[in-house]
Amino acid sequence: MNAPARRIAVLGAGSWGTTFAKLAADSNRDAQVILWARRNDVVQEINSKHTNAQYLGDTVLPSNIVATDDITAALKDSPLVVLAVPAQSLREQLQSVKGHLADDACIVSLMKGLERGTDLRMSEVISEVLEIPMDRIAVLSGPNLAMEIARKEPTASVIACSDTDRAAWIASSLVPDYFRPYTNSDVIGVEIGGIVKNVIALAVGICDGMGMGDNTKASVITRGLAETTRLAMALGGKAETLSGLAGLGDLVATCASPLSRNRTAGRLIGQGHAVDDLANHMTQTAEGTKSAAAVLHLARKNNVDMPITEAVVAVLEGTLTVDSMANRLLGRRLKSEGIPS
Ligand SMILES: NC(=O)c1ccc[n+]([C@@H]2O[C@H](COP(=O)([O-])OP(=O)(O)OC[C@H]3O[C@@H](n4cnc5c(N)ncnc54)[C@H](O)[C@@H]3O)[C@@H](O)[C@H]2O)c1
Ligand SMILES: O=P(O)(O)OC[C@H](O)CO
Repeated sequence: MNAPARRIAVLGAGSWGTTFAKLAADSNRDAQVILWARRNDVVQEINSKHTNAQYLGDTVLPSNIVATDDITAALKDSPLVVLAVPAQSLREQLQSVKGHLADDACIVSLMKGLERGTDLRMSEVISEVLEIPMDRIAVLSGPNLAMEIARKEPTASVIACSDTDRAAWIASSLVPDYFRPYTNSDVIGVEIGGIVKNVIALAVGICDGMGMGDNTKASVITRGLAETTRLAMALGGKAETLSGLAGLGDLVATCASPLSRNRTAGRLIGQGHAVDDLANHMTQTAEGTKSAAAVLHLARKNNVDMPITEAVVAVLEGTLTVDSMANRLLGRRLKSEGIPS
């Protein structure tokens, strides 16, 4: 296996991009981490004060992180390029990446969304736009709430790539003493786990906002995992991936944590806030609100039954009230428990 990466480019200086840059920089103080931000004031703040207060408060960033708003400079000579922008903006963002990648550079997606209009996973969008094979693209996913990792609270994650040597090389570059990356070759399962848990977290948040208790939320989480697993398997993913960190692990973290933007968005809806009004209460990305309709579309194309996702989409589109959601889910035909629909 090659030596760990000495230069890592991270594109996107929001909550997770900045935290990930910190994690990579903490992993090896001799490595240089180049963090690309859209806004010059964010670049100035990171380079002069070593903070990104809008997203990470007073967390101090290691001095081996250098920020830039020049994407070409960020990509130059970087064998590892990490993408952390909102899922629906990825395709546009990749236009400025195209043609500037170092030879044989490997791309890591941190994003947990499905593209609206195409129903493509982020790894598929990357491969299509950059015209690079899937074995150069990895996905990192797991129970990874950025703020907890920024505080160095221990967690584990999964790096999935069809090229297992590449996954192992990426993992070897991301080993600060508070983060343990596992490898997996099931890119589809890992990616679907991260995408759908956001939709299920919206449902759990809605239950929370309506004042429902833990039995309700545990039922939604458990059946949410069943429908996530059905979709992953229909697309070629493995059931066991969904019982791992990128499935059950991330679902539990997201549905349980007040730090989760998706759970928060659901809670606001459950409390009676209009979906259109969410942006006035939240500044960060809640991917589930944008991806849910694409998840449902993908499920229908593959004849996969996803009743919780269906109910969440109906609420988001205003065709189902939160008060009617329980009746919709509980009134379905009775069947045996299990993954198959
Ligand atoms: N925050 C977390 O805890 C966390 C953890 C794991 C995965 N993720 C995933 O990482 C991805 C990024 O999330 P985040 O938490 O960093 O979001 P964020 O809202 O904190 O930050 C998004 C960043 O993207 C930039 N951005 C916004 N619109 C853009 C556009 N059109 N083009 C380019 N850049 C744009 C913003 O300026 C910001 O720097 C999401 O898919 C999310 O699901 C987040
Ligand atoms: O804040 P959320 O809801 O986007 O969740 C963040 C991470 O995906 C948790 O692993």
